[in-house]
Amino acid sequence: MTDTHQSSKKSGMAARDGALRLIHAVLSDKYLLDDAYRHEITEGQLRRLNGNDRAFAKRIAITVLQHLGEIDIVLSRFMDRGMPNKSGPLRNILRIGVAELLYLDNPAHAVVDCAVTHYRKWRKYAGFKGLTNAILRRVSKDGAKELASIDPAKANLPDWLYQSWTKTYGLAATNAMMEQFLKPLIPLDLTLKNGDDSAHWAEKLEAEIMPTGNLRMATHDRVDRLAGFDEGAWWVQDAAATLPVKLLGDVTGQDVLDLCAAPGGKTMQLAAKGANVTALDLSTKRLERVQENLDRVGLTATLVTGDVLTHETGKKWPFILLDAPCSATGTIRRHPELIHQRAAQDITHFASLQAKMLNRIANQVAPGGLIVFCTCSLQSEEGPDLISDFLMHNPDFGIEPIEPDEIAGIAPFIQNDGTMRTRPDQWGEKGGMDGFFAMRLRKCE
Ligand SMILES: C[S@@+](CC[C@H](N)C(=O)[O-])C[C@H]1O[C@@H](n2cnc3c(N)ncnc32)[C@H](O)[C@@H]1O
Repeated sequence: MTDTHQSSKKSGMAARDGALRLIHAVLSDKYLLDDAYRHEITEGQLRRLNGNDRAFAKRIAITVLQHLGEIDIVLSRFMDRGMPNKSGPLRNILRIGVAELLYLDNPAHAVVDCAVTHYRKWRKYAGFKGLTNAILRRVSKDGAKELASIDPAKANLPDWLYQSWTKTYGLAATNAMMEQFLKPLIPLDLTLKNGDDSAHWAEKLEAEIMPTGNLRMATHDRVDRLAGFDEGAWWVQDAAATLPVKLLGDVTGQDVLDLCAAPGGKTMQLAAKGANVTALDLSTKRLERVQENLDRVGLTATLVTGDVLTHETGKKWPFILLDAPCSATGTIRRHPELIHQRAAQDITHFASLQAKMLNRIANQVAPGGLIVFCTCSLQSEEGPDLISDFLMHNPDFGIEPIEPDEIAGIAPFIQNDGTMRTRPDQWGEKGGMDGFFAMRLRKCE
C-alpha cells in the first residue's frame, strides 16, 4: 500500500469516527447537529482533519439523521433477532454503514472495512465485528430492493408528526415536504442590507434573486469566505423568515419592539429599514450574537435582556414583533435532528407559552398599533389555533389580513383568514423554504 493510500484510509476512518460521535451527540445527548459539529472541529476528533474530511463526516451524519427511519427498517429486515442487548456502538455503526451503502454510494469494501475497524477503539464490543460484517454485506447486496418498498414520509417521521401533517396539509404535501427534507443540498439564502443592490450581489455571488427579493445560492463556499461577508453587505436568513418583518409595513423612523430577538436576523432587517429597534431576548449570551451580527453589518439596535412574560418596557409601542420560541418543525430541512428530538408534548408546551406571551404583550401596544406574531413551526397549535383564544381575551384586537400585492412574493402564502403560512415544499424545484406561520394583529384606535 502507498503512503497516500494509507493516509486516505486513515482520514476516511477518522471522518467516520467523527460521524459516529456526531450521531451519538445528537441522538443520545440531544445536541443540535451544528453545535455538536462546532464542538468536534474545535475540540474533538474532527479538529485534526482537513475540510474535505470534515465535510464527509458531516455528510454521513446528516444522511443518517435524514433517513434514520428508513435505515432502521432496512436493518430490521436483515436482523431477524433484532438488535442485540448491550451492543454499545453497534446500532450507530450499522446505521452509518447503511447510509453510506444506500444513499452515498460509497464502495462496499471500504464501508464494511471501516465499519469493522471501529471496534479497534471499542474493544469491549469487538465480538460484534462478525455481525457487522455480515449485515452490511447483505445490505450492500439486497438493501436497495428493500428500500424501494419503504414509504419515506411514514418511515422517517414519528407517528404523531406524520398524523399531524397529513391531517393539516394532506398526504401529497406531507410527502412533498419529506422530499425536501431528504435533499442532500440545502440552498443558502441571503438578505441584503440594501435591497437596491440585489442585481450587483446576485452577479457577484452567482446567486438567484428570489420573488421575495432575497438572494439564493444553490451551492456555496464557507459563509465567511463569500464576497460581501466582511463588508457586511448581507446576512444569512431563510427567505420565509424575512416575511414577518415586512408585515409590519413602513417602519422607517418608528419605534419597534423586537421580542425573542436572538440571533438577530429580524433585528437586522428592522434596523436596515431605518426603525429604532429595541431587541429583547431571554438569553444574554444569545444577545451577544445579535451584537456581533449588528456590528458586522454596521447597524444598531438597543439590546435588552429580559423575559417576555415579565419584562416591563414602560411604554406603549406602535409596532411589536414576537418571533416566539417554538418547536421549529418548519426548519427540519436544515435541522434534520429535530425530527428525532421533538415529542408531541413539546407542541403543547410551546403553544401554551406562545399564548401567554401574546396575551402579555397585548397591553404594551399603543392604540392603533400592530403586533406581528410568527413561529417557524408547521404545527397548527403554534399558529392558527392560537387566534380565537387571543381574540376572545383581547377583543380590542383584530386580524389585519395580508394583501397579495403589499409584499413582493407573498401572494402564494396567504391563507383564507388573512394569515401567512409557508411550507418546505413551496419553491420545491429551487430547494424549498422554511415553514413559517405569521399573522398581523391590529389594536383598535
Ligand atoms: C425563534 S428564536 C428567535 C429568532 C430571531 N427573532 C431571529 O430572527 O433571528 C427564539 C428566541 O426566543 C428566546 N426566548 C425564549 N423564551 C423567551 C422568553 N421567555 N423571553 C424572551 N426571549 C425568549 C430564545 O432565547 C431565542 O433566542
